[in-house]
Amino acid sequence: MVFPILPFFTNGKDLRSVVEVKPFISLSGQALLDLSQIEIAEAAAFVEENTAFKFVCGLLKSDHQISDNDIISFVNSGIAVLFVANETEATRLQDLGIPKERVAVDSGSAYASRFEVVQDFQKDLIIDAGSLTETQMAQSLISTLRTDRADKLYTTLVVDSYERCLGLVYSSEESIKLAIQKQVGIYYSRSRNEIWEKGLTSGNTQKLVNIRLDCDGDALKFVVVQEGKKSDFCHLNTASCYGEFQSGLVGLEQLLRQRFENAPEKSYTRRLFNDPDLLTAKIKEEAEELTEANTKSEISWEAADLFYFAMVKLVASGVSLEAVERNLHIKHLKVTRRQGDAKAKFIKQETKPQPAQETESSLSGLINLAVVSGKDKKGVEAALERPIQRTSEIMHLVNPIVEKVKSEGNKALIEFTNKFDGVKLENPVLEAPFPEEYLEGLTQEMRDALDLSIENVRKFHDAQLQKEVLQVETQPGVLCSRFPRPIEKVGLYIPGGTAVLPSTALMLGVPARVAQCKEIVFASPPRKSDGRVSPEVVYVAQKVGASKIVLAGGAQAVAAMAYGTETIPKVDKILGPGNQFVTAAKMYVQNDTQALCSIDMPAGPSEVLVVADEHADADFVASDLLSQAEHGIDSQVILVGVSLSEQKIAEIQNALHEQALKLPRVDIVRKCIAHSSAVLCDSYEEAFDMSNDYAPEHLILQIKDAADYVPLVFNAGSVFVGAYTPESCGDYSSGTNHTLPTYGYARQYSGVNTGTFQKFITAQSVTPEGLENIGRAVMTVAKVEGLDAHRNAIKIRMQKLGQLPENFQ
Ligand SMILES: NC(=O)c1ccc[n+]([C@@H]2O[C@H](COP(=O)([O-])OP(=O)(O)OC[C@H]3O[C@@H](n4cnc5c(N)ncnc54)[C@H](O)[C@@H]3O)[C@@H](O)[C@H]2O)c1
Ligand SMILES: N[C@H](CO)Cc1c[nH]c[nH+]1
Ligand SMILES: [Zn+2]
Repeated sequence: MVFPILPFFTNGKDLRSVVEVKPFISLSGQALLDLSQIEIAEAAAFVEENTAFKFVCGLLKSDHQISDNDIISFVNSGIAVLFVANETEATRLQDLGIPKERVAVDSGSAYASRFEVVQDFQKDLIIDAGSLTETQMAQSLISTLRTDRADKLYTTLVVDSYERCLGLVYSSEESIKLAIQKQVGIYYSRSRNEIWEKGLTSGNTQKLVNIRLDCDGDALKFVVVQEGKKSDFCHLNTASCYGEFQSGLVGLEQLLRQRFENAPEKSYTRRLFNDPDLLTAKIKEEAEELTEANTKSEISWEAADLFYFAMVKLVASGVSLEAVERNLHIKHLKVTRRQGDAKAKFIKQETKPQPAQETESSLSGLINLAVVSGKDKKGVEAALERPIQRTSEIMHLVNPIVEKVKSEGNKALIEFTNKFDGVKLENPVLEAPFPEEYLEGLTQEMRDALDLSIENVRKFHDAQLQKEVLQVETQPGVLCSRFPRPIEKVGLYIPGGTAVLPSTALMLGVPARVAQCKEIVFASPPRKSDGRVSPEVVYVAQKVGASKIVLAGGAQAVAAMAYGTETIPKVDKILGPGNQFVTAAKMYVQNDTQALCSIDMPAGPSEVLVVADEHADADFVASDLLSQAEHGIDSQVILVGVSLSEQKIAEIQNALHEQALKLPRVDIVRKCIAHSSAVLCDSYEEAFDMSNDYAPEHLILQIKDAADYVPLVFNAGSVFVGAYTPESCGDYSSGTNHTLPTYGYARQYSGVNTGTFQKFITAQSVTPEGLENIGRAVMTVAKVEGLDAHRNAIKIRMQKLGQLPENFQ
């Protein structure tokens, strides 16, 4: 039986202050939140911060309109049971996937809960937390208790916050009142026949955390935290009246806490506390060993090791085991929204997809985005996490490839092309002029399409070309200037793994040509069928004047261009998108001073974020999401909905599913959609904040008066404004560049532009007058830096010019 009073919290803003002012409320261990007045984030914070409230319920008032997604988000924030007005409401929740036992229906005088605590919560004992008093708490408890003992005392079991039994004591009505009032362990001593405040003489005091009753109301349970120096409960100086506790995880936590305070300097545990890199390595090592363990004894051995190091991390970070348990509890309370059920009425009958069988990634399930409420901060954070491998993991694979190509040149390149692309080559380089036969199969229609795209990209990038010398006279006689120069040799990577992308060839080749780079080298994986690259890529290479096409992809192609081989020139800069191997290799060579090679940016797996409102055309939105989803299984597409109705969401999901099923790359799409999401916001500002935070490669605005919102965009690779601006236009033909920063790097990088192929050199010219104007300042600053030669270079000149006396020091 739980505490008889259920405190009712009606105001989100006051949640924290009520608990602070009236800490005795938490002794009940339970709370009912009015979900019409409390935000999802406030509920989540309440559950997370107030660990004493083990059982948090939510009241759904029937006159309050609340969306399905918000209900799910509330439940996922840690609400154990939803109180509803009637069976219709209860059915709605069950249709959403909320288990029956987690819904308590109003029976007139009570809400009957059958989850975790089996209890009827009487309505007259649901009391506004703001007006609740200690006396009410104590009286309600006492009036519920019964005892058949002659001395009228109540048997009281005392446990710690891990529910480990500390001992058995007795309470009187008076001691109960005092314990609630002071929130400490106060009992009744039968030997002394008086009220007994635990620890007053021994110093081993107790903080009272929670009070519960047993099933028939004749025994109490006090959950306490021992606060004394030795934190012993028993008068025999042991942790409990039944002796010391067995070690276990709680024991280990206590031990490590003591070690954290006073472990000897040279001990291993101290080393672990002091060296986060060592601790990280150990956790990884033990995790790997656990995955490799096979027998029962191996598994338990390795799991124990992993728990040990994980516990060191917890203690070193000040995180308690209780907080971890709390997390497990919240995760246990999470529900997954039942796909399709709630929206069946919106799905067209003739194309109604089958409900998801197992998971979203299952081959027969709905191709639908997971829906998250924007108020569910943790949910949003998880939804916007990109599905990429950790740098350390991918580098682990890429480093040996790069090193081998660096040392063995073409031989290694040929080997890797055989291994990863299944093509055996004699010669990995195609030299210009490219043989006509390589253009075989190129239709006139294709030439025209490529020409149109090339011309638009040229126009837009030509307009960006900085030719002029910038000059500023900062002081009379001090002329500063800056002039552009093309980067001499550039290596352009054209992806070819899951799709051949001649469009990328032109997006890179055209601005390189516009900027007048002296040597343009292409690299692209050869096709399995004939070991060549596609005629479209060769056509573009010819048009932009590329000198060579390296017939290789992945990290090996990047390495070949960064370090050079017998027949491949070492380039100064590598540009172009690619999968995670390509991107990691680019980042690797950029950091290797031996390569002396820069890169454009990390341009990895394609991604798009579509902001859509109720005016958006569901088919358009779905088509844009799919156009990036089909790039690869590591792509991510995000829909940010602004005040979308349930019907619009259903239309978009339905369109997504229908269109996806007709795509030849449906399997890739399905996997991409499985880690993509729709986040629902209440305002445009919220949507743009979220988008700026995510910093998408492509941002599509399918909202009313879209152009008016462009000023709110701060982080994005390229923006597509309005219903008739699909992202595909930018991918191929409008004129903007499609090589854009991904992984959130749009925060600090621009997409490829003409300037990416240029560098800027500054120059200055100082006359005697100019030297007189700035010379003394230079000398003063050089002096404070202790760099006398710098100072002398001025002094000598100024003295010769008679601007300083001969004896000037
Ligand atoms: N951000 C942008 O501007 C932009 C533009 C166009 C394309 N893209 C992205 O570029 C990517 C292209 O990827 P892709 O895979 O189709 O082609 P890719 O050419 O980038 O990669 C293919 C190469 O990867 C290597 N590889 C594959 N598996 C490997 C493994 N297990 N170990 C080592 N190397 C391996 C192979 O050498 C292969 O040649 C897509 O993710 C697409 O979304 C991004
Ligand atoms: N959308 C890709 C950039 O992320 C570029 C591309 C090429 N072809 C089709 N799309
Ligand atoms: Zn694309």
